[in-house]
Amino acid sequence: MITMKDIIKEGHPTLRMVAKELTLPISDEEKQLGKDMLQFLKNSQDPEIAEEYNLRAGVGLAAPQLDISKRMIAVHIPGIEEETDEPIISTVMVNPKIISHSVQSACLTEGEGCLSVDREVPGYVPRHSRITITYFDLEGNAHKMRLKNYQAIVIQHEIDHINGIMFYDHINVDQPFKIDDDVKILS
Ligand SMILES: Cc1nc(NNC(=O)[C@H](CC2CCCC2)CN(O)CO)c(F)c(N2CCN3CCOC[C@@H]3C2)n1
Ligand code: NI
Repeated sequence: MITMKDIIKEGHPTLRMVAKELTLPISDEEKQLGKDMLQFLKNSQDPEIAEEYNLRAGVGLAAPQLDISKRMIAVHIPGIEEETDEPIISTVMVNPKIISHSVQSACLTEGEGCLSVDREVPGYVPRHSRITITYFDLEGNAHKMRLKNYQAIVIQHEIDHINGIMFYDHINVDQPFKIDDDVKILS
């Protein structure tokens, strides 16, 4: 089971590396890693389990954060309507790639945080508001997905990690909350 002690923190060189593509078909070990990453996100969103194991809540996780420099990410974004309980997106992406994106940018009202960053870094993190990605799932099936707004932001944060980019790299140093007026602020 993945817990916070497995997550490396800023300053660790692996977080600044460009991770390697996985060779398909992925190994059983790599498949298990993906499953463990997704399970961590589910556990971190369960109040009892998160409390029990002292997990910080997460909706995304990238393999480099576990000191594994491979292009694999997991995302688990729950549905808004509690009764449906269907997550909006819950999957592991192998070799994810942004193949196109909107000109328009968007950012989260509350800025961003990171499980590998044990401090608040205030400021808007401008990202593409819409992206089209391709990726392989753990069974090796190819996927193409269009994402917008919140989901697009989460995926971009994770893909940044496999490229050695941290969310605060995007924050305007002089004026952290300055953004162009055509940037959509998502609440
Ligand atoms: C936005 C948010 N970021 C949370 N944490 N940070 C993360 O996920 C980091 C990645 C996110 C930071 C901004 C974009 C991607 C992890 N990152 O470092 C991986 O690279 C949350 F936990 C969270 N939610 C909303 C949904 N809620 C459902 C019920 O359970 C609690 C959960 C809390 N929303
Ligand atoms: Ni992060």
